Amino acid sequence: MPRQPGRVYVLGRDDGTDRTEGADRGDCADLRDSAHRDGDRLPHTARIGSFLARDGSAGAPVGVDLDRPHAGVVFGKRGTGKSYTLGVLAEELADAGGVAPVVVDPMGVFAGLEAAGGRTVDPAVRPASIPPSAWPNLLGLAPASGPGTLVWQVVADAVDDGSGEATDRNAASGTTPSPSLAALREAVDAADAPAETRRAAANHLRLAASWGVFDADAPPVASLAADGDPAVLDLAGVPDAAAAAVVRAVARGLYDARIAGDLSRLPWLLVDEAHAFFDGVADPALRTLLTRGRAPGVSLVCATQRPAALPSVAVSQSDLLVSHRLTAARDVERLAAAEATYLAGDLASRLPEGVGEALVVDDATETAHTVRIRERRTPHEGESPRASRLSDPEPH
Ligand SMILES: Nc1ncnc2c1ncn2[C@@H]1O[C@H](COP(=O)(O)OP(=O)(O)OP(=O)(O)O)[C@@H](O)[C@H]1O
Repeated sequence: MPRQPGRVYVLGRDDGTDRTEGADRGDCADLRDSAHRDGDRLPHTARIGSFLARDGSAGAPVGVDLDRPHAGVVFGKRGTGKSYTLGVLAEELADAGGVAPVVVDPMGVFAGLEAAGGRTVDPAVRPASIPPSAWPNLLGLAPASGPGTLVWQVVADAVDDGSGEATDRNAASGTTPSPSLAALREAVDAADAPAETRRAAANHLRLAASWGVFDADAPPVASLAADGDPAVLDLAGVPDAAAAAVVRAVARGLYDARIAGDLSRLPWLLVDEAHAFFDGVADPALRTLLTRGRAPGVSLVCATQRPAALPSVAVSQSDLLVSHRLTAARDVERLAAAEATYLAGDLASRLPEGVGEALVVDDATETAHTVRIRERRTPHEGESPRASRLSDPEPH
């Protein structure tokens, strides 16, 4: 049965209805049919592009389910369209009801989402949103060292208001008061510890203050997702450790806010350059979203040009995999983790070549499709400069 133009083929939807209507036997003959709905009656569908026929022509529109939470990955070597694809998803989320996109933007390429009602946010998180046990690593101190132990203890004392009721959950979602870094430094200075230990701990806290991301009065994380307009966390130029702290605070804060009932929308955290966040303090929070995010309704989509640098759980827990072109063998191998038994054959051999083209593997409907991602409605700022597009210099 050919796909019907004007109808949207919805990936990621697994509610047991209408799953065979309109499936294209040519593109996925070895796969089970997928959901296929009328786009006009699908307010919770992200229209990300269209099927790519073997002759290169565009087929029926393709959507991604936004009704339920999902975990996804977007792969592709440099310049193949990963950030662009995340931007398309953010635009669709901006238009959909009941959801809220929050974009982690390490390269500063998502400011164009302001044209979709979005806002670019200078990242600010409360010190208390990082649990005491994570502070030594955040500051580059060994947890068992004198200064590491002192920082851990000082933060633990400062976030416990004496009632014994300060929980990590409240702290992460920003609903309990937080000490400032200056207050933590004062506590270090006043601690009963050798002068050298106090000095080292204070110096590391001073360095953290210079990152400019910690603010005891930062708004609760849930405010990023309160109105549903895209919130872009501009991390360009922010040191790696500080960016990781922000991602941890935001990922965990959204999760905790949903559990606490402080956030009515379903947040979607879109993380560009995600490999950078899986080896530092952000790692546990991202893993929490991958493994437990769907129950409270928090979605996570991780984009990376280095799939091999993501933990295997990122792929195994994802129900949506979008892969642009990959060439490095170790990155292609990561795709193998997505090759469930229903996917006969080699995914790598099905990766399309062109920029903006992708193989989309949909776990819910057990299908894989070649898709051309649609053009952005808002400006994309990730384009590499091209010498050929510069005006000719004056002849010497
Ligand atoms: N779906 C698309 N439609 C039209 N043009 C696209 C599409 N996807 C990507 N492009 C073009 O390709 C360029 C590179 O895309 P993008 O910045 O998303 O690459 P990337 O994979 O994120 O690269 P990097 O790893 O360097 O960040 C874009 O600036 C845009 O011009």
